[in-house]
Amino acid sequence: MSILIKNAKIVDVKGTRKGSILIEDDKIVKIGDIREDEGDKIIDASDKLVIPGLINTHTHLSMTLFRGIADDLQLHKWLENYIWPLEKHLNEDYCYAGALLGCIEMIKSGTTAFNDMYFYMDSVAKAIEKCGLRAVISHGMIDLNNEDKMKKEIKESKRIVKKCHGMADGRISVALGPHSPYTCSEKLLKKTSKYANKNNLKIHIHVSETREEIKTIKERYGMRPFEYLDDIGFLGENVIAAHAVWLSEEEIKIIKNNNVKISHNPVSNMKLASGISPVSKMLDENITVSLGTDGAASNNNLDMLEEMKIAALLQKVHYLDPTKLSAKDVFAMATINGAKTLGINAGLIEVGKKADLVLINVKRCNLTPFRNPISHLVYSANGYNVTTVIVDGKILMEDNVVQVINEKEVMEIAENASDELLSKS
Ligand SMILES: C[C@H]1O[C@@H](n2cnc3c(N)ncnc32)[C@H](O)[C@@H]1O
Ligand SMILES: [Zn+2]
Repeated sequence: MSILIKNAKIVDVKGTRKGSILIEDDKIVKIGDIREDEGDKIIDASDKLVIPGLINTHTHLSMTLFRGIADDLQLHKWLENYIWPLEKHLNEDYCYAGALLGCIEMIKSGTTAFNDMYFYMDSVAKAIEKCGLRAVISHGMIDLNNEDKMKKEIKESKRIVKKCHGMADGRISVALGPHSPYTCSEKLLKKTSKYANKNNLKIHIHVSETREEIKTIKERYGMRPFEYLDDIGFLGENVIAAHAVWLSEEEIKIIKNNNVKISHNPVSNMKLASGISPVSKMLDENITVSLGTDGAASNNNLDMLEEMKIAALLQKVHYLDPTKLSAKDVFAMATINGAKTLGINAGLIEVGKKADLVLINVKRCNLTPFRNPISHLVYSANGYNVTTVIVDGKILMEDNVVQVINEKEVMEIAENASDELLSKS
């Protein structure tokens, strides 16, 4: 079935143009003047922007179950005293429920692809398959320098690779997810890197989020985190490092020379008072920096439109320079840079790209008067402006109605799962 989106104002990081878009199967096949009879299904995009779906490059999707249960805490206290004790009680049903809820929240706020690191990832994959989104998923490995734990974590990662890589018509790919340099042994990191490179898989890891982490790694290895990861041969263009807040000049060079992809998580970094990543500086060095929300317990939503705005504002105030991180820069982070980071053929509206598209209703008071599309997207829009979402050429939401799953049912399942989980703590 082909879909014709007509009367569109097409906006991507390359610019704005009017026209129609023809989708066949999973791809954009034509853009411009297109006869109505070429489309089996017609979507009238008058008064709508059509943008590339937003790409969230750092999430822990099932943590929607933990939304709001441990606010106003520093990262390590938050993890050690609240989150990790709760995560001991997780199971595949809870992770499935939390992932379904997260998928709906992402569809409704214009995200079409994401990069998830968590647990029971085959259950998370089942939720993604059902909701129609695109994702790179990884089992979060934490071995705390324990040999038995290391073996178990690697075994689980390989199980998820075998079971889920390429699932859902190729919308799901699997990466390796060593949690961080402070929770993973050097042996686990080296084994992970070897396995990922041999199987052409990406690696997703938290690096240099807090000053405490820097101190821990310096004490343990006599180097800063990115220096240490470089020293053990872990870094490469397949590595996606989330946070990257506390960096030395030398480490920015290391990131650049190894073509490491950075996922910037401004809201999480601010909420946990971790710090401010030198994003403008990394972009000036042509490092690929994309955007992520982190989990819904350290944000606490998954709205990438909001994340874009806050990313732009944070750099401006950090450098006391309003020209830093323009609307266009941050729109690129959330679209084309995200696509590069996850290795997906999306992020731009061009013939041959995946049909991962979002319609934004500009006939709303918060986008009136309608002047500059990219400025409106970054500084004014929020999830409520999103009306229709298409991923892989399939309509997941049309005119604010989610097509793939019953939203009310999912909210109930997730609410109950969260109640049950919290009652076990
Ligand atoms: C996959 C693992 O990562 C943890 N996790 C969630 N948010 C963060 C963060 N900001 N920094 C480090 N770890 C985090 C999850 O709680 C889980 O234990
Ligand atoms: Zn995280």
